[in-house]
Amino acid sequence: MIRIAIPNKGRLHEPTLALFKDAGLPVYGGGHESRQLISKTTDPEITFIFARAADIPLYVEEGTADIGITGLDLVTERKADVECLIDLKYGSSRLILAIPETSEIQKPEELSGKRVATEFPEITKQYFEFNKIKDVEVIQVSGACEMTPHIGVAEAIVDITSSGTTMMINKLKAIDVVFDSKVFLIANKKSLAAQEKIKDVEMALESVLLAKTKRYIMMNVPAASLKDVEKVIPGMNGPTVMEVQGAEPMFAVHAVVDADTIFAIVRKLKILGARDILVLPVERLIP
Ligand SMILES: Nc1ncnc2c1ncn2[C@@H]1O[C@H](COP(=O)(O)OP(=O)(O)OP(=O)(O)O)[C@@H](O)[C@H]1O
Ligand SMILES: O=P(O)(O)OC[C@H]1O[C@H](OP(=O)(O)OP(=O)(O)O)[C@H](O)[C@@H]1O
Ligand SMILES: [Mg+2]
Repeated sequence: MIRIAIPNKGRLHEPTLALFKDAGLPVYGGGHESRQLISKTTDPEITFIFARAADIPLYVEEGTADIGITGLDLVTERKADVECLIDLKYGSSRLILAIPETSEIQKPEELSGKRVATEFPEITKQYFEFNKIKDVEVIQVSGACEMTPHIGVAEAIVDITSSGTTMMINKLKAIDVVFDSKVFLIANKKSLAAQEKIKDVEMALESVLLAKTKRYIMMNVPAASLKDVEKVIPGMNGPTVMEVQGAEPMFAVHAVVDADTIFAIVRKLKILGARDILVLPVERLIP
């Protein structure tokens, strides 16, 4: 039996539910709207528990949850001793050191003796220590951080940015990147060694992530073009080629190819004589 901690709301909630659905482990009910705290899935040995993204590092470190999904910024801020298993490729963000556009400060070193407001005091202190910038007063706030330099609370902030819109609207400019954050599947160290089921979940999630980078391509190819077409689509172990029973000598060619090559490949195939080309998404791919 394993417990998986997933964000109950916020930016990571929806993409996490979508990922588990695609992996064949749909979360039945739950989420902040239903106020449900625990949820089941297709596998009776797996339970989901809903928690704030910021608390998940702690729950996984303590073993309340065996595995969980959250951002590396929150793992680092909580100094959680957990295993980071898979980069899930959504919810990336950066912690930025920023000052008002009108500020006279130009470089991080000039913040010595000044105040910096943040939701991430630990990472912020580590940053100034690492860069040997002394006497910076770190002020912890729990949201709306961008406002603090404009109301005299601090001279600078360290805050999350992804699209950059909030920084722009609040007339702030970045002077350094403090932390590059990605969303990870994290695991309790003891659970990882003891629970085989974690490997199954890891494989299921990895298969979804890999599938997103691939496309399944199918086409009919006249016999005379087959050799040339095979060169264009190598596939994972070479394309699958099947003879088509028809009036003219024809083959059906199927292959799994990298998604970012599709645009170029389709055009080449058409020029080489391929017909009836179909491109399909791949749901899961287990190499
Ligand atoms: N634009 C963003 N703003 C905030 N967090 C983001 C953003 N993009 C990615 N994240 C990541 O999401 C995690 C924060 O999740 P959380 O649920 O606290 O977000 P939230 O949407 O800001 O929630 P809340 O509405 O309670 O502030 C962090 O790991 C953070 O790096
Ligand atoms: O670069 P952007 O795409 O604009 O996103 C960044 C903003 O989003 C987050 O705030 P949130 O909406 O979570 O409010 P909060 O500060 O109250 O947590 C974060 O603290 C920034 O303010
Ligand atoms: Mg927030």
